[in-house]
Amino acid sequence: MTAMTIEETRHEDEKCMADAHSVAPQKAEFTALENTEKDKKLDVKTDIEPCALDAIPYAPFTCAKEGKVAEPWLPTTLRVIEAALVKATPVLDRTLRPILSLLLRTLMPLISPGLPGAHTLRPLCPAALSRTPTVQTLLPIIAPLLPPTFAPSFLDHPACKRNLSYEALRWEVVSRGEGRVVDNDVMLVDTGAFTGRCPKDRYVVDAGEAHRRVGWGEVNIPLKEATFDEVYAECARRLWGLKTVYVFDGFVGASKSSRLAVRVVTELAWHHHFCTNMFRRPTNEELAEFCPDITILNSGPDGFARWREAGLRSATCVALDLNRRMGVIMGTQYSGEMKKGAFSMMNYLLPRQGTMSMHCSATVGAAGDAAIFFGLSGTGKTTLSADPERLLVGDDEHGWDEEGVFNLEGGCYAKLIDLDPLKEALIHAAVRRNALLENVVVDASGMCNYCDKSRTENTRCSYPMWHIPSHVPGGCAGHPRSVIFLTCDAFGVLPPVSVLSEEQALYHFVSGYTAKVAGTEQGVVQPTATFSTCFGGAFMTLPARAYAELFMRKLQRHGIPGVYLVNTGWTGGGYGVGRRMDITATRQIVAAILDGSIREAELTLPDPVFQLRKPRTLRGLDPQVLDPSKAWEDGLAFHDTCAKLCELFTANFMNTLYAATTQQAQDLEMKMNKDTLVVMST
Ligand SMILES: Nc1ncnc2c1ncn2[C@@H]1O[C@H](COP(=O)(O)OP(=O)(O)OP(=O)(O)O)[C@@H](O)[C@H]1O
Ligand SMILES: O=C([O-])CC(=O)C(=O)O
Repeated sequence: MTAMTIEETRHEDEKCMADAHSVAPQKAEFTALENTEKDKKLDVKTDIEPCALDAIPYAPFTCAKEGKVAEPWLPTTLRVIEAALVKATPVLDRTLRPILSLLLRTLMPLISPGLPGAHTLRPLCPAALSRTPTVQTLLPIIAPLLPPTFAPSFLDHPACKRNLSYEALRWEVVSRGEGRVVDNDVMLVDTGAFTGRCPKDRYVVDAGEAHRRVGWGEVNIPLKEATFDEVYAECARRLWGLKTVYVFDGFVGASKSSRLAVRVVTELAWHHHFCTNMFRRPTNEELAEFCPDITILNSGPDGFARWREAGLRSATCVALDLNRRMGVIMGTQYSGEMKKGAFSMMNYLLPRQGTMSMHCSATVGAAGDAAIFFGLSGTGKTTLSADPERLLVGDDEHGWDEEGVFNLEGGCYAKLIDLDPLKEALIHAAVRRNALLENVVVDASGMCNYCDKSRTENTRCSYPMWHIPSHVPGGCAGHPRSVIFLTCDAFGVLPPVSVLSEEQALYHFVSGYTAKVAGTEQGVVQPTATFSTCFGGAFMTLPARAYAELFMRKLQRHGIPGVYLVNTGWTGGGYGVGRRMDITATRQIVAAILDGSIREAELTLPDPVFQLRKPRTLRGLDPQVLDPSKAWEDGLAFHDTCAKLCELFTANFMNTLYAATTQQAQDLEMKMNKDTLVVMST
C-alpha cells in the first residue's frame, strides 16, 4: 500500500467523476424489460428460490439490453389517439385524467401482442412508445397515471438531468436557491423540518418473500404492498410533473461480484449532489449500459397526502419494497434516508449470499491489516476511521465476503458538531469544494460555526472518498484483524476499552448497547440509552440472528485475534454529569488495538457486573483513565448505575432476543446472558 497506490485510486475515482462529467444529461435508449440479467447474477449465489425472483411482479424504471424496438410500428389508431390527446393536453384536468388512464390501460394490452418486438416487452411499454415525439410531449401527463407495469423510465422525462458533474451541480443548487456556497467554497443546504432520520415513519412492504424473511417490529414496520404502490405512484406523479428531475445512477458496493446498481430519482438538485458524493460513481462505460437493480424515488419536502386513509402515522413516508427492490421517500429532505434506504436493501440481500453486511467503518494499515469499527450513529465510526496512520476503506457501511471487507459507499457522511481542526484534521480538511454541508450555522461572512447547535446537533457533511487523501484503492481490503465495537455509553460506566471473549463478542453484537446521540433521529434531543442490535438495528432488515450467525462464522473462520468494546461515550458520570470521553484518549486506545500492543497488556479480572476485562495499562495512557470507577467522584452512584445498566442489558435480552425463539435457542441465549452478565446483588 504505497503512496503511489493511493494516488492511483484517487485517479481511478476521479476518472469515474471525469467520465460522469463528460456525460451530458441524456436519454438512453431503453426498453422496458426489467432487470432480469442482474437478477440472474444475484441468483447464482443466493438461496432465493428461482420462482421467487421470477415472481417479482415488476421493477419499473429499468431497462434491457436486448429488445430494441424499431420506431415506426405504432398503429394508425394509436397515432390518431395520440394526436387527439396532444390537442387535448391543455384542457386535461384532474377529472379527465382517470379517463385517460383507463383508456391507456385498456388499449395497450390489446394492441401489444401483434407488435414487432413485443415479445421483449411487458405487454406494451411506454418506454418504447416514448421515443415518438408526440408521446414525448404526453409522457409527463401519462406516466403518473400508468400502472407500474407500464411505467416508463425517468430517463424519458423531458427534462431529466442525469449524473451531473460537480460544476453543473453547483450551478443547479445555487440557481434554484436550494443552497449557497460558504466558507472554503463548500455548498451549504438546509434540510428543512427534518434534520435526522424518521424511524417511526420507516416501512417495509410485508408481502411475498419479505413476509417470511424480515425481522418485523418497530424498526421494520410492516406496510401493505398496495399502500406502497399508492405512495410510490404518488411520488412518481410528483416527480413526473416537475420541470426538472434529477436521476443519479451508480452502485452500492465496491465488490464487483455483489454490487447493485442503484438509481435515485430526486426532486432536489442537492439530493443529487448528496448521491454523487455518497454512492459509488459509475464510469462512462458503466453508465452507458446502466440497468438499475434498486430504484429509489425521493420527492423531498412534500409528504404523502392520503396518509390518514392509508393508515400511516404521518405524511412522511420512507418505505422499502425489498421484493421488488424499490424505495420511496416522501415528506423529508434529510438525505441520510437515501443512503440508509440502499443500505437496508443490501442488509436484506447480502447475507443471503453468505456476505456479512455491517454498520461499521473500516481502515487498513501499511501491513494490509484491516480493522472494522461497528457503531450506531454518532459513536465515532467516521471520526476514528479518519486516521492519518492508516488508509480509509469506508466510514459507515461495509460488506464482508470471502475476499475480505469492502465499502458499500463512495463517500463519507461526517457529523460536524464541535468539529475540532486539531483533533479531527482529516475531516476538517475534507470539508472543501464539492463537499455538501447540511444545517451548519454560518455567520454573516459565511464562516462555519461548528459549535452552534441552534439548528441541530446533527450537522453533517458528505464528501466523496477522495477528500480523504489516504483512502484505499477500490474500497476493498482483506479480512479484518481487529474488530472494534464502539459504544457511546450515556451512563458513563463502561470501561474505555474492554477485551471481549468470543461469547462476549457475540453477546454484545446482538445486544448493541449504545446511546442514540442527539439529533440523528427526529425527537432524540439528548443521548438516550438504547440497544441497537448489530450496532445498526435501525437498518437491519433480517432478524438479528441472521447477522449474528454470519458474524460468528466469520470470526471463527478467519481466526480474528481480538474483539474490543470501546466506550466513546461518557465518563465520570452519565450524560449531564460526566463528560464525553476524550477523543485523543480514544485514539490512543484504538492505536493500541491496531498495533496489537493491547494483546500484550495484563488484563484485570472480570468486573463483577458486566464480566468485562480491561487492560491495566496501555502505552501512553494514564492507567486511571482505563478504570471507569476511578473517574466517578461518588463510588456508590457508580455501582448503582452499573446495576441499573445491567438490568437494562438483561431486560433487552429477555424482551427482544430471548422472546419468540425456539426452546433450544432460548437455552443457548440464557446461557450466554448468564455467562456474560452477572446481575449484581446488593
Ligand atoms: N471519544 C470520542 N471518540 C469518537 N468520537 C467522539 C469522541 N468524543 C466526541 N466525539 C464526537 O462524536 C461524534 C462522532 O461522530 P461520527 O460521525 O464519527 O460518528 P459515526 O459513528 O460515524 O456516526 P454516523 O453513522 O451517524 O455517521 C463526532 O462529532 C466526534 O467529534
Ligand atoms: O447515515 C449516516 O451516517 C447517519 C446514520 O448512521 C444514521 O442516520 O443513523
